[in-house]
Parts: sequence; structure tokens; C-alpha cells
Amino acid sequence: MKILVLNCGSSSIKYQLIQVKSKSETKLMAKGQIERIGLTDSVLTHKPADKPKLAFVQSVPDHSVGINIILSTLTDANHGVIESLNEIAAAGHRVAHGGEYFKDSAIVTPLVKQQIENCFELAPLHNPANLKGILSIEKLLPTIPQVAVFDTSFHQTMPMETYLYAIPYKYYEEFRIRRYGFHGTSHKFVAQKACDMLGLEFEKSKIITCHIGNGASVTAIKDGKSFDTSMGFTPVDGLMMGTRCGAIDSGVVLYIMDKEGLTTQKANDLINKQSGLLGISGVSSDMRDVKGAAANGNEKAQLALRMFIARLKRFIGSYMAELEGADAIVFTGGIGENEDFIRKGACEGLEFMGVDFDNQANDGMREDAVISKPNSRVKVVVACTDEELVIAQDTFRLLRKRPE
Ligand SMILES: Nc1ncnc2c1ncn2[C@@H]1O[C@H](COP(=O)(O)OP(=O)(O)O)[C@@H](O)[C@H]1O
Ligand SMILES: CC(=O)OP(=O)(O)O
Ligand SMILES: [Mg+2]
Repeated sequence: MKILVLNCGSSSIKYQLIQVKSKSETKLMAKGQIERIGLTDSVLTHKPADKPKLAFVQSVPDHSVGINIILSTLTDANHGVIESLNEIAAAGHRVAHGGEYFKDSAIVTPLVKQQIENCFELAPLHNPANLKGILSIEKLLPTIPQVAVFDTSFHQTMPMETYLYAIPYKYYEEFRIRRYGFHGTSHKFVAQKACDMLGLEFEKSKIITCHIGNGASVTAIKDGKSFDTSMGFTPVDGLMMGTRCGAIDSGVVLYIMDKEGLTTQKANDLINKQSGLLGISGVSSDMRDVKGAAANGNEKAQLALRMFIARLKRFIGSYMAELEGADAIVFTGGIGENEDFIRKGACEGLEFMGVDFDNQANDGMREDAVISKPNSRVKVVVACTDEELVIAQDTFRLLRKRPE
């Protein structure tokens, strides 16, 4: 079964075409992404599994046009990987927010689409784009089944004491205001992978997973279940990120709104789009740029990096206490997989908690590896994530058990 996986962001679409024969037998046929959707110089990169990567620049005004371009690229005579769109048997979509509706992935139905829409306000950067992806496929490939895989599903096991906010209880009852958590597909995947690497049983282990990309979150996993996670009601909570502020005294936001007469929309932009690495460094939201500026002596960039690391360490420490110890700390995501200095900064000095970090093993590491010393009580691991693979596997699992 050839499955098209789409991860539609607000200004980008990541895609993979994956052939799934069984849960464990999968083959990547092509992957790529379109960035800068909505602008005239959108960039498409496309990498067939066994051919070199290509890049094109063209105008991509919206997601529907973007998906159309992806579909014609996949069937292109030169760099395509399938002869006809009829070969695509199903589509799997990443959906960021599933609210309390979804404890598992779901086959897309009118009700599922409505529920994704009901969560628009809770993930304004993500859910509208995710639904656009589903609707575009419905239009372009009307006969294929679609599956939605939610970032929030894995976190639905959190106990009430970790997911409730200490505001009047009626807000949970009336508006379902609570911590939901995100990146669940990735947290679960890398925790399982790390357990396989270490010879641990996932269902009997305590794991702290750090998914550090443009969006970033840490999860405390106990006996195979999410027990606590740093993102909250929306993906703005927890760690400092590319453009998001992470955990903040809510009083600060109210104060700035008052002082500057900001609307809710403007305040939302402030904490979601103008803060984090970008807000402190003034340079960029991209870790590579901030690191470069810091190396060139930019003091704000250096401060941004220190803050980024300090917050990550704070969450690791608090989850270590919540879990009453951990078997492993796992790093993943664009930054977690590629930036050794962030991993080092977050793990250094934690010998008192049983973390004996191996600087040599960590230096320059960009692939799956153990980066703690052999007798470290708490193992530290780099485990590369693959959200698209999990989405393809879930799509296959749900469609296979569907009544004909
Ligand atoms: N070699 C690398 N490849 C990709 N991203 C990298 C690399 N090294 C560092 N990064 C950083 O990872 C971040 C993007 O992570 P990613 O997981 O792709 O984000 P997202 O999926 O949330 O858009 C950026 O801050 C980028 O600078
Ligand atoms: C939910 C979230 O933060 O996703 P991303 O990392 O893709 O922005
Ligand atoms: Mg991501």
C-alpha cells in the first residue's frame, strides 16, 4: 500500500511517499517539502529515494496548489517515483491538536473534520493548515481514504493532576481548558527506539524525551505512557523555542497588553511568533543562525543560547523528580539530533542525579547513539525521529482493520 504522508504547517508542507507492506516492512519512495507557501518564491525540495535531491523555486499561493505540485512531482517523468496517482492508496496527515476527542489516530470522516476544526482556536498556527491538507487531498484524490494522526493522542494518558491548570475548575468543564501536549507521535517513537537501543522494556521504563526542533517539548514517560509534558493547552508553553516564549508568568502578558494596548491577536503573535530565540537574539529563529551569530561575538545571541539551555535543563530536572528517577534521557528533533552543544549544556553537571555524560561520544554526533558513559545510571541517547513513518504505519493499521 503506497501511502502519501502530509505534514502541513502554516507556511510549509512536508511530505513522504511510503510503501507499507506490513507494520515493520516499509520503504521510503520519496520525501520533500515546500517552504514559504503564500509567497512568490516558494521553494520545493524533492528527494526520490534513489536519486539526487532537486530544488525548484516557484509561486505557491496556497496549500491546495502546493499539494497539486507535490502530486505532479511524484508522477513526473524525470524525477517522479510513481507512474500514476492511482497508485496512491491512502493519505496520512499530521494534525497538531485533537483536543480530548482523540486518544488514537482516526480515519477521516465529516465528524473528524468538524472536530479538527473545533480545535482551530487551540492551535492557530497548525490546525487550520492541517485541515487544509485533508480538504485539498479530498478535492484532488477524492476516492482515497485519509487518516489523521494527532500530536495530542499520546498525551491523553496524563493524570489529571498533571494536566489541569490551577484555575477555577469550571473552565475545564466548560471549555476543556487543560494541558494537552504535542509532538506525541515523536515522543513515543523515539522513546521506543531508545528502549530498543538500550535493551529496555518500553512498558516498564521511565524515559525523558526532549523533542527539540523549531517547536520544542519535553515529555516524562512512565511505563510506556505520557505522564507529563511541557507544552500545554497550546504549543506555546514549556521550553523556549524558535519564536515561542515557552513558560511565562501570565501576568507578564497581561501587563504588556495593558501597557501597549494590544489586542488578543497581537498578544498571541507576540508570544508565538516574535519571542524565543528570535525575540532575545534579534537575529533569527533558526538555531544555526543564532549559533553562528553567537560565535561571532553577538552577546544577545549568546544570551539566547544560555537561556535555551537553562530552560531545557530545568525541565529535565523537574521531570526527573516527577518520575522519581529515569532510565534514559532522549534527544531528538532538528536541534536535538544535530546540536551537540545543546545536549551537553542540558546534561552537564547532573552526575548527582545519575547522569554521567560522555562528551567524546556526544561531540559531532548526528545519528542514533548512546552519549552517556557505559556505567551511567541514567543513559543519554540521541534517537532520530521519523513522524512521517509513524503516520504511514498508523494509516496502514487503521485502514487494514476497516470493514470493506
Ligand atoms: N543539520 C540540521 N538540519 C536541520 N535542522 C537543524 C540542523 N542543525 C540544527 N538545526 C535546527 O533545527 C531546527 C529545526 O528543527 P525541525 O525539527 O526541523 O523543526 P520543525 O519540524 O519544528 O520545523 C532549527 O532551529 C535548525 O536550526
Ligand atoms: C506542535 C508543534 O509545536 O509543532 P512544530 O514543532 O511542528 O511547530
Ligand atoms: Mg517538527
